Amino acid sequence: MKKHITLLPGDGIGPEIVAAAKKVLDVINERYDYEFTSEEQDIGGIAIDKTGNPLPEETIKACENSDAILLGAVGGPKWANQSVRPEQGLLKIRKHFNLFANLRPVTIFDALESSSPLKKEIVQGSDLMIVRELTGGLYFGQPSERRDNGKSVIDSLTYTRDEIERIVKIGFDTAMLRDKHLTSVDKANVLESSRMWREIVDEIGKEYPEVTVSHVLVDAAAMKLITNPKSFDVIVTENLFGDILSDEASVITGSLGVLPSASLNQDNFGLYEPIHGSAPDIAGLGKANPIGMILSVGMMLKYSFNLESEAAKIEEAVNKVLNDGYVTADLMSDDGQVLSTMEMTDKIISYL
Ligand SMILES: NC(=O)C1=CN([C@@H]2O[C@H](COP(=O)(O)OP(=O)(O)OC[C@H]3O[C@@H](n4cnc5c(N)ncnc54)[C@H](O)[C@@H]3O)[C@@H](O)[C@H]2O)C=CC1
Ligand SMILES: CC(C)CC(=O)C(=O)O
Ligand SMILES: [Mg+2]
Repeated sequence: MKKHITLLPGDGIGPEIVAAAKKVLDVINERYDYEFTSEEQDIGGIAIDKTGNPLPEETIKACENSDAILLGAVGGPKWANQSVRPEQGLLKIRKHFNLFANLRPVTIFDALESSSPLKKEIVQGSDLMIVRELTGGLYFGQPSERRDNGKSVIDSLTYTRDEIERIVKIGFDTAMLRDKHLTSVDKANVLESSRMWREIVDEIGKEYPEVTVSHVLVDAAAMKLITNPKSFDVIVTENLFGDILSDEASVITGSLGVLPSASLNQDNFGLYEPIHGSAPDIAGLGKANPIGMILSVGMMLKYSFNLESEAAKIEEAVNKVLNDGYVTADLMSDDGQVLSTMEMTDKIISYL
């Protein structure tokens, strides 16, 4: 199998973890006789510094000519107060490729049950999937601007029926492949968009009689996620709520650094990235946990290339490394051996 992948390292720890992903891809090439070629392109702050544009045309063209995209992270304090920001590059690439379905699996590795600050009996056996709408809602609302000489400001939240329907269907389809329980998270007690979301979930639910559906308000969902994570199977929710809830859910697994994601369009073209940001506080120190990025490579193999067993091998390798007591600095561990980003990557590769 021949595939070409565009690597978008981005900013902060992005280049360190994408280097880890590249190493894993090279090893998969050698061991499984695939031909995964790759090229690096700029996005985010580094692209602004070079071209003034967080998503240069050259990057878009390279991605269009690829079979999949792997992204590290964008952003950082250097660009935080500029009018052009790195995060705009990320939003634009999501919109450009219509990557509306963001899958964020939250699976706890056995060895990390005591890395979570939550009680072991709460997190043990947690396994849920957040299906987040990724190309609509507040992050893309127009208008979004300061008004009246800075005396007021507006951000807008809009969704079309079609946008809600397609992500809700992905939520149901995902639940059908799992434990057949879908929790739709909204704020229907306040927001009209959430009331329409709820109606659509109920309408589409009629086509999936085997799936049980719960509607939970986002504030209560945030509480339940860390008091009873095992009550969730699949969560489907809009862009902003999914962003916040998925970072919160990472607490269950022991670190924000271990969660991967897939952002897919209707043709299963995908961009794969860990759910965390550019972690400027640890950038360049070799402390970044590469597991979220490496598991994102696994999601690419599964969702874009249908290589399920190779994807499973990556997960198994991560599991074994953790079981043998190797960790990175972000993972709380009483007796684990703390490895750098590249040491952890090499260890995972050695178990592949
Ligand atoms: N997909 C992306 O590119 C995203 C970019 N961002 C951007 O990243 C920048 C920093 O944002 P923050 O709020 O600090 O969130 P962050 O996710 O970058 O970091 C939050 C905390 O988690 C830690 N952390 C994150 N990933 C880690 C890893 N792999 N290993 C070990 N520790 C890790 C960081 O050191 C930090 O203490 C901002 O500019 C933000 O806009 C934020 C989220 C997503
Ligand atoms: C940086 C934002 C555009 C998005 C974000 O935080 C995320 O997708 O997790
Ligand atoms: Mg986020």
